Amino acid sequence: MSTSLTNETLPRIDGVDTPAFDRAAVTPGIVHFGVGAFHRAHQAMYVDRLLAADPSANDWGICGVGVRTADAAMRDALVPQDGLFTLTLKHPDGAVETSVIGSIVEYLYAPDDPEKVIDRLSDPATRIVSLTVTEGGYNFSPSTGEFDAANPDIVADLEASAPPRTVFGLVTEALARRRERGTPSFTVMSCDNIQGNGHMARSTFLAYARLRDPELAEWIEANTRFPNSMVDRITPATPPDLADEVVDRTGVVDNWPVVAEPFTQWVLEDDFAMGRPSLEKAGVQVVDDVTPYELMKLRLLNAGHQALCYFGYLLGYRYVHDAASDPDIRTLLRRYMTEEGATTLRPLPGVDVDTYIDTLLERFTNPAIADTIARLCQDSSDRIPKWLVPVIRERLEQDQRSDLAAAVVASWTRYAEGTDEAGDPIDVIDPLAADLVPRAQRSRTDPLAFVADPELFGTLAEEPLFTEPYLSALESLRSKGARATLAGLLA
Ligand SMILES: NC(=O)c1ccc[n+]([C@@H]2O[C@H](COP(=O)([O-])OP(=O)(O)OC[C@H]3O[C@@H](n4cnc5c(N)ncnc54)[C@H](O)[C@@H]3O)[C@@H](O)[C@H]2O)c1
Ligand SMILES: O=P(O)(O)OC[C@@H](O)[C@@H](O)[C@H](O)[C@H](O)CO
Repeated sequence: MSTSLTNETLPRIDGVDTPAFDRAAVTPGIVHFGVGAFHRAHQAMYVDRLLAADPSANDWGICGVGVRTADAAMRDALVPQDGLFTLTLKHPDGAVETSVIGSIVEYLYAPDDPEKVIDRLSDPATRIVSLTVTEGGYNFSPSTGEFDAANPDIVADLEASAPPRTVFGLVTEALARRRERGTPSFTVMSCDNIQGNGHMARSTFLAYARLRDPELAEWIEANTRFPNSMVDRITPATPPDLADEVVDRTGVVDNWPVVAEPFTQWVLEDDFAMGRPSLEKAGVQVVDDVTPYELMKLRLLNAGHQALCYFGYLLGYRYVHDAASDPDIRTLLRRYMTEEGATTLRPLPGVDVDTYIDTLLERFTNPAIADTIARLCQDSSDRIPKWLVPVIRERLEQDQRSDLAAAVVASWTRYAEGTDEAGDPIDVIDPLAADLVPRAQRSRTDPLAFVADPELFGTLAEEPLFTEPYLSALESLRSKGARATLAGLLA
C-alpha cells in the first residue's frame, strides 16, 4: 500500500523535485482565496520557486482559504497532506515533469471557523491577499459595472447577524480590524482572467465596503492597493487517472494532484501596500503597466478558447487538442486572432504578436494535458462579455465589422439551445443557464432574442454591423450545421 504525501514522507520521495527549502521555517505572508487547479499550478508554483531561490523570502508562504461548500473537498485533500501537492507538467512530445509544491503552508476552510480566517487576515504578517475566485466571483454586472448588492450571500454578510461567508465579508471585516488596530492595509492581488483585474477588485471591494461603512471604504480607498496582473498557464481540471500516475512516479498518494502545460507567464503591476516578495527571482515579469499584456492574453488566448469551444463541441470534439487540430477550427482561430482580436491590442515593445499567435495554436494542440471542451464551454456568460464583446465593441467604434467574432457569438447561441446537431442534449453549465437556454431557443422565432440582453451584450443587438454577420452565421448553423458554416465563413 502506498503512503500519503506529508511532511514526514517527503524525504522518502525519490526521482521528482521536492521543496528545496525548509518548510518548517516558512510562515504565511499571503492569504489566497480560491485554491483550485490554477492557483496551485501558477502562483503557488512561483512562490515555491522563490522560497527555493531565496531563503530570506520565508515569510511569504501561502495560507489557502476556501469559502464555498465545494471547497471542503480541497480542505480534505490538502490538510492531511500538510498543504503539499504535486504539479505534473505535460509536454506535447509526451515528456512529463512532476514536482512536489510546498509553498501552501496552511489551509483554512472558512465555514469551519470564519473567525480563524479573519484572524489570519488581520495578522500584520499578512501583507497580500490574492484571489482566483473566477470571473463570476467579483459579483458585478458586466454591462452596468454595478456591484450586485442583492446577492443573498452579500445581503447576509452585510446584515452581520452571522459570521461573514463571502470573500467580501471576510476581507472587509479584517480590513476594519486592521484600521481599528492601526495595522496597515494588505494588498489585494487579483489573479483572475479579467481585464483590469486589479481595478475590478478595487471597485467591487470598495462597493461592498461602502454598503457596510462609508468611512471604512474611504480608508480602504486611501490605503489598500489593488495591482493588475496578467496570468497564464492552461490548467485543466484534474483528470481521474492523474492520481495513479503520480503514485507511479513518486511512490506516494496525492489526494488532489494538478496537471498543467509547461508554458507559464505572470506579468504583475508593481503596486503593493506592504511590500511584496521578490517574485522576479522566480520568473515573474514585474512592470508598471500590465494593460497591453492583459489585452493580448484575454483577447487572443481566452477569446480564442471561446472561438474554439462551441464550434468544436458542435463538430463532435470533446478535447481541446482535437478541436484545435481540425483544419477549419485552426483557420478560424488564426483568422479571428490576426484579423480581429489583434487589431484591438496596444503596442507591446519586444513582443511579436504573430509569434505569440503561433505559440497559442501550438499550446492549444498539446494532447498530453487533455484539456476539455466542457471546461471552456462552462460559465460562458462570465467569459464572452469580458473577452469577446469588447473586441466587437472596439471595432464597431472604428466602423469595423467582426464577422468571425460575431460567428463565435452565434456558435454560443446555437450551443446554448441545449441540443446538438444529432438532437442529443447538451448540458449547458452556466450560472444564467435558466435564462440563456430558453432565450437561445426563442431566437429561432425572435432572431435577436439571445443577444438582446444588455447585461451581456450592451447595445450589440442594435448594431447592424454586428447583427448582420451574427444572424447569418446563426441561420447557417441551424440550417447547414457547424462544418458548412465554417466552410462558408472561411471561404
Ligand atoms: N485554469 C486555467 O487554465 C486558468 C488560467 C489562468 C487564469 N485562471 C483563473 O483562475 C480562475 C480559477 O480557475 P481554476 O482552474 O483554479 O478553477 P477551479 O474550479 O479549480 O477553482 C476555482 C476556485 O475558485 C473558488 N470560487 C469560485 N467562485 C467563488 C466565489 N464566488 N467566491 C469565492 N471563491 C470562489 C472555488 O471555490 C475554487 O476554489 C479562473 O476563473 C481564471 O480567472 C485559470
Ligand atoms: O478559467 P477561465 O474561466 O478564466 O477561462 C477558461 C480558459 O480560457 C482559461 O482557463 C485558460 O485556460 C487560461 O486563461 C490559460 O492561461
